[in-house]
Amino acid sequence: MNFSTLPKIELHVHLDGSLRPETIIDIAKREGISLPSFDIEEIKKEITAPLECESLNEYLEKFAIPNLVMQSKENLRRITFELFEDAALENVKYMEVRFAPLLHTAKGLDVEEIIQSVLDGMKDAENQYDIKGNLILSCMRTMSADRAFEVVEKGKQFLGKGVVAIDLCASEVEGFCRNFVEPIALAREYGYRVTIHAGETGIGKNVLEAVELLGAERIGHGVFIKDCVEAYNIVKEKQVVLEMCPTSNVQTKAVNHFSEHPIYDFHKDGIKVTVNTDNRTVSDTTMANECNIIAKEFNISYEDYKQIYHNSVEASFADIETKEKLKKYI
Ligand SMILES: O=c1[nH]cnc2c1ncn2[C@H]1C[C@H](O)[C@@H](CO)O1
Ligand SMILES: [Zn+2]
Repeated sequence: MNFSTLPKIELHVHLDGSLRPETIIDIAKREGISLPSFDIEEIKKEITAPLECESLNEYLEKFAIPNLVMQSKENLRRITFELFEDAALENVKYMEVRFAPLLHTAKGLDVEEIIQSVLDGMKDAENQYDIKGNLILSCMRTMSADRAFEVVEKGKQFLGKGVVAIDLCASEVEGFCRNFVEPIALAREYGYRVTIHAGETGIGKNVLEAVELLGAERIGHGVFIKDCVEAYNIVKEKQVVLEMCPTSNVQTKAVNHFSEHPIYDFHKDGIKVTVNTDNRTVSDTTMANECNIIAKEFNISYEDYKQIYHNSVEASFADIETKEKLKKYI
């Protein structure tokens, strides 16, 4: 299978983990932002996690530099456009991009301006390429529930205009869902769809709680349902979709090697899995690369790929018309 030319769908990619290194240097030079180096290879090293990375927390350190240049409307618009452009050029037909608006307020932007700028960049790309997008607002679970309420409230006006869902991300501790029951319930009431990062760092029970307490329809990663029977069963019974990110999962040590990744066992057992990059730059990857890794490691057939593609279409937070169009590509 040639994954560069096959149509692809991406449901889990972070904006601040997917900047072109050239763009970081260009913006920093023009705006006098200090960087550890202005050499492209050095910057790449600073913002890319190696496969030998030790943990999710070490992986998350790579996001500090990109966020330095994501503090103005123009830059957010440009960076979003470039991510969609990169995806379109490798035949991604639909992509849901997530970002945490509260990380982009350091130079005075308000949350509404931030969301509008990302939407503008997405629309620019949709007008130029054969790609359609939607946005997911991520709340940092390292911040308080009040800050999550703020994102839910301020993002509400963009529902139906390109914003589709709410997410919780960042470092994962046991029981984190319990702190966010109220803001996520409010989000559901307003019409946000719900996807939650959970089960990425050894705690399968977080997936169970994300589904039971937060109403998660999709789970970011969910690798550790493999070690938690209740979480496994609820994901399977309710057909909760797993947004899996093979390279990222090796880097954060959710698995030690691609061959240990549970994606194919899950798939064969009837769990709905999807393949994603998580972060194109931090994980130094593309959708074609992630698909190739899985195909090679597990010898997957075209039928398997079609099933995964259709899982992504069905699980996407796109409207029916978009879903119908996506189904026809393959
Ligand atoms: O894989 C991840 N797990 C948890 N948090 C993550 C992951 N990738 C990125 N993030 C965090 C770091 C970013 O700054 C934030 C918003 O995109 O989301
Ligand atoms: Zn993620």
